[in-house]
This record gives sequence, structure tokens and C-alpha cells, in this order.
Amino acid sequence: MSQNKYKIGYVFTEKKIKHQGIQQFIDYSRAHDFDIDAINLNIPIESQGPYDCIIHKITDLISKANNGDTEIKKQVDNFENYVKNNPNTPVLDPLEVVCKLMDRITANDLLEKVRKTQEEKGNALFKLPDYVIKPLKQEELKDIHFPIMCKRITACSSKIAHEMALVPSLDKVNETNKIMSLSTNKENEEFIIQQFINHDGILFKIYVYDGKFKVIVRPSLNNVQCKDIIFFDSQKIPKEFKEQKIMEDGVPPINSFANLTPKEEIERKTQLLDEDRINKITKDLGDCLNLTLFGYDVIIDSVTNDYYIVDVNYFPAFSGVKDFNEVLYNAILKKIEN
Ligand SMILES: Nc1ncnc2c1ncn2[C@@H]1O[C@H](COP(=O)(O)OP(=O)(O)OP(=O)(O)O)[C@@H](O)[C@H]1O
Ligand SMILES: O=P(O)(O)O[C@H]1[C@H](OP(=O)(O)O)[C@@H](OP(=O)(O)O)[C@@H](O)[C@@H](O)[C@@H]1OP(=O)(O)O
Ligand SMILES: [Mg+2]
Repeated sequence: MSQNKYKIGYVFTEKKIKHQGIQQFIDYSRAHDFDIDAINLNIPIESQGPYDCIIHKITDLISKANNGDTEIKKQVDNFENYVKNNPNTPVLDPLEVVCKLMDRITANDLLEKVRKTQEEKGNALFKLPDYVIKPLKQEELKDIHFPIMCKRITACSSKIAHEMALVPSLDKVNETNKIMSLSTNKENEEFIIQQFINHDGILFKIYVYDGKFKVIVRPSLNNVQCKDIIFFDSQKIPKEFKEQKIMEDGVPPINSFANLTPKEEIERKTQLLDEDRINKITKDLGDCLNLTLFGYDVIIDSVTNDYYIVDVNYFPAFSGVKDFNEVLYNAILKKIEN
């Protein structure tokens, strides 16, 4: 090993590693003189270090440990103890901040803090959809304005975190509860009941990496157009737009997601996104979150053109971000050398 090689340890799930981006980052780092390898959480980390820096998306394991998996809890404890006992080893990103994004209430509170500070300075650049935390019972939601999005409080790192429903009206609430409770068996589970904002089916994913950002335009849920509940897995929303197909009767097919949106409509909506405003929002969020890697989702209201942030994630996929490897590599170097 050459003298100036830094030793980097990582903790990512196999799913995350298989993502081209992460494997490419590991290859890039090795080619640029990092001695980078997976940390084995089943044996003492001390015996594998010392590390110059650790990178991770350990939320998956934390989520399983919190749900009672004792073997995985030992792995998480191993990691947490190492971090605690080696305070001079930089961790990208600090666990206590990353964990704040694991439930939608805490994440929303952080977003609200940023929104409020902007408002107090007379410069409110985004809104958050109103929400309440309630069980899915008709009698509990009598005063709510429909349509609503129903999301679980847990935000990430499990299948159920991404199961959600768009509920068009109060009379569909009990039926929604029946279906949502199939995967948890919790009849009285509380959900985030969030105002659905019509946004013409276009979502802007903002990937933030070491202060830089990249906007990716994605299909989203169409404006509410039917009386049925739409159950979906948020990780299975189409990630690309396809050519619009006109059916034989000349009418385009109705679809829950806007992946068939005509090019002109995507362009019209995309022109509404002001990069300068996104730059300012990104900076304010970055100052509050203090994370090297995160992402957030913006939609633009069809009627008012207001910007809404509907989600914030730690270490999203960064697909389509061309200089990701280089920027992350340099961010790690900066952490080590400062
Ligand atoms: N309040 C809302 N109004 C309109 N559309 C919404 C709203 N909230 C979410 N959506 C749509 O549903 C999608 C999934 O919601 P959200 O991002 O909260 O799920 P998630 O499971 O946290 O996603 P991720 O995979 O990014 O972690 C959003 O990307 C957006 O297309
Ligand atoms: O699976 P994908 O490539 O879509 O990546 C998703 C990522 O999964 P990963 O951790 O395996 O990367 C998700 O993490 P968890 O919420 O499940 O923890 C979440 O951050 C999504 O926002 C990412 O979607 P994207 O940012 O691309 O829309
Ligand atoms: Mg999202």
C-alpha cells in the first residue's frame, strides 16, 4: 500500500452496492488511491481499521434493528460504538443527522424550520403540504380537505415505508385503511395525512452533493381525475417519460402516473422551475441539515405555481449525476484533510 493511501470503510446494503452509481464510486476511489472496502459489522470494527473516513447508508440496518431484529441490532451497536469511541474519524454523514430523516414527522419539522426562517426574512421560497397525523378512520378525518396522500410515518429503508395511497374523498378512507393495514396488521395505525397538491404529474428531484445540486425531471402522480383510491409503491413510480400513445378512439390512455405526458407539457412545466430559486432553497436546506449527501422532491402547484417540497431523503440514488464520483471523492478528501 502506498504511503498516502487513505483507508475508507463503507456500509451499504447489497441493493445499494448493486446500483451502478455506488459500485462506480468504489471503482473510481480505488483508481484514485483510496483503500476502500466494506466494513464487516459482524466482527469488531477496531480489528479492521483504523479508518480515515467512513461512508454509509446504514438506515436500512437501523430500521431492521428498531423493528426487533436482534442480530442486526448487534451490527448497528458495533457501528455506533466504533463511531463513539473514535470521535476523530469523520463519518459521512453523521448518524444523528441521518436518523432525523428516517421519520416523516422529524423530517417535516426540519423543512418547516427552514421554511419559517425564510418567511421571517420575507423570502419564503417554498411551501409544505398541510398534514395531520391520524388513524385512517372516517370520523377522524371529517374536517380534512380531500384529496389526500396517505403516507407511513416511517420514511425509508423498508418496503412498507414506500407503500402509500392517494385518497380522493372521505368515503374512501375506511377502505384505504383496510388495504394499508394488510402489511402491518395494525388496525389503528396513525398515518401522515397530507394534502394532495395537483402538479400536472411532473416531479423535480433535487440531488444535493457537497453543496452542488442537480435537478432530475421525473413522472409523478397525475392530477386527481377519478374517484378511485390509488395505492402505489413510491419506488415503483416510472422513472422516465415515454412517447405518448394515442389509442384507436383518439383518446390517450388514463394512467395514475404521468409517464405518458406529451413533450410540450413537460417542457412547459420544466420552464416554471427557477434554478436560482432552487439554488437558494438548496443552500438553506444544506445549512440546516448539514449533510454532504441528500435529495428532496419539489412539485409545482398546477393553479398557483407555488413550489412544494414533499419529501427529503438521505443518500438517494443520484442516478444521472455525472460528476458524482469526483465530487464525493473530493468531499471525503476534504473531511480527512481538514
Ligand atoms: N402531497 C403530495 N401531493 C402530490 N403528490 C405527492 C405528494 N406527496 C408525494 N407525492 C408524489 O408521490 C411520490 C412519493 O412520495 P414521497 O416522495 O413522499 O415517497 P417516498 O417513499 O418518501 O419516496 P422516496 O422513494 O423518494 O423515498 C412523490 O415523488 C410525488 O410524486
Ligand atoms: O432504489 P432507487 O435507485 O430508486 O434509490 C432510492 C433509494 O434506495 P437506495 O437506498 O437503494 O438507493 C431510497 O432509499 P430508501 O428510502 O429506500 O432508504 C430513497 O432514497 C429514494 O429516494 C431513492 O430513489 P431516487 O432518489 O432514485 O428516486
Ligand atoms: Mg420521494
